[in-house]
Amino acid sequence: MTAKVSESGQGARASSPAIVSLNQISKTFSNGTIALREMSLDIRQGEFITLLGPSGCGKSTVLRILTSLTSPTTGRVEWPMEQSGQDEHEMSFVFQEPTLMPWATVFGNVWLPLRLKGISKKLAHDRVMEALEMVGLAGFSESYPRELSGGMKMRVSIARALVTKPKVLLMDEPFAALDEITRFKLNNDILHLWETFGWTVVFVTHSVFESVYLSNRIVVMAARPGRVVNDMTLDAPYPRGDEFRTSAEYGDYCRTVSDALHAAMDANDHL
Ligand SMILES: Nc1ncnc2c1ncn2[C@@H]1O[C@H](COP(=O)(O)OP(=O)(O)OP(=O)(O)O)[C@@H](O)[C@H]1O
Repeated sequence: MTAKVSESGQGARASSPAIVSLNQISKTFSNGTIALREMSLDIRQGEFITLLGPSGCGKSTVLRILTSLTSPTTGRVEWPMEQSGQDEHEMSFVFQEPTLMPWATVFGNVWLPLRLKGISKKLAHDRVMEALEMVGLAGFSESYPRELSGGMKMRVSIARALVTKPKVLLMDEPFAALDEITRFKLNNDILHLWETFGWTVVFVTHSVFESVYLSNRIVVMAARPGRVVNDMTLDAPYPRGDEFRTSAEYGDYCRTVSDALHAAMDANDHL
C-alpha cells in the first residue's frame, strides 16, 4: 500500500467546519523578533493536527495565541462555532513539563482547574475520578507527584487538562522528555482517547515519527519569520497501533514528511 499524503489540508476531514481560525496572524516581540508572519490556518473540528518545524519557527507562539496567553500583533483568532462575545473557549493546554503542585495529591492537582472555577472538592469528585480513570490512574488519587514516574506525572497533567471536558486540546511537546517506551504508550493512549471522545487536538512536536503516528494533518512551519510552508493530510486509517508503526506505509509517510521538514529548514537558510 502506498502512503497517501494530500497537500493543502485536502483530505477526509477537509469538509469539517473550522473550530478555530487563525487569520493573517503576525507576532513581533518587543525585541524585534518576528515570531510569526501573516499565518492563516483553519483548525477543523475533530482533527488531530500537528505543528512540525525547526526550533524557533513559532509553534509554541501559535499555541499561546490560541489560548490568549499572548496576543497577536496583527490578525485575528476566530472561533466560528461559538457565540460572539464568548471570551472563555473550551480548551485545555498540556505543556512539556507536567508542572504539578508537589504539595498536593494527584486528586488535588487534577481538581485545580475546577477549584479555580469555584467547584468544591465534593462536587468535583466524580469528574476528577473520571479524568483519572481515563488516563489509567484511578488507583493513585491519593499519591503525591514525588511518588510517580515521569510518564505517570504526564498522565496526571493530561487528566488535569481533561477534567474541564475541553473541545480543543493543545499539547506542546508533551512527551519530549519521556523515554521511548513510555512515549509510545502515551501516544497510543492519547490516540485512543481522541478517537473515543472526538476532541480536536493541536499537537506540537519536533519528531517526524511521532507526528506521522498520531496525526491526520501535519502543518510544517519554517522559521525567521515563522510561517506555514506545507499542509498535509495523512489518509492512514485509525485505529493506529504497532502494526502501523512498523508498516511500509508508515515508513513512506515518514520519508515524505521528513522531506517537507528539510525543505522548511532550507527555506530558512536562504533568507
Ligand atoms: N517572549 C519572547 N520574547 C522575545 N522573543 C521570543 C519570545 N518568545 C518567543 N520568542 C522568539 O520567537 C520565535 C518563536 O518562538 P517559539 O517558542 O514560538 O518557537 P518554537 O517553534 O516553539 O521553538 P521550539 O521548537 O524551540 O520550542 C523564536 O525566535 C523565539 O526566540
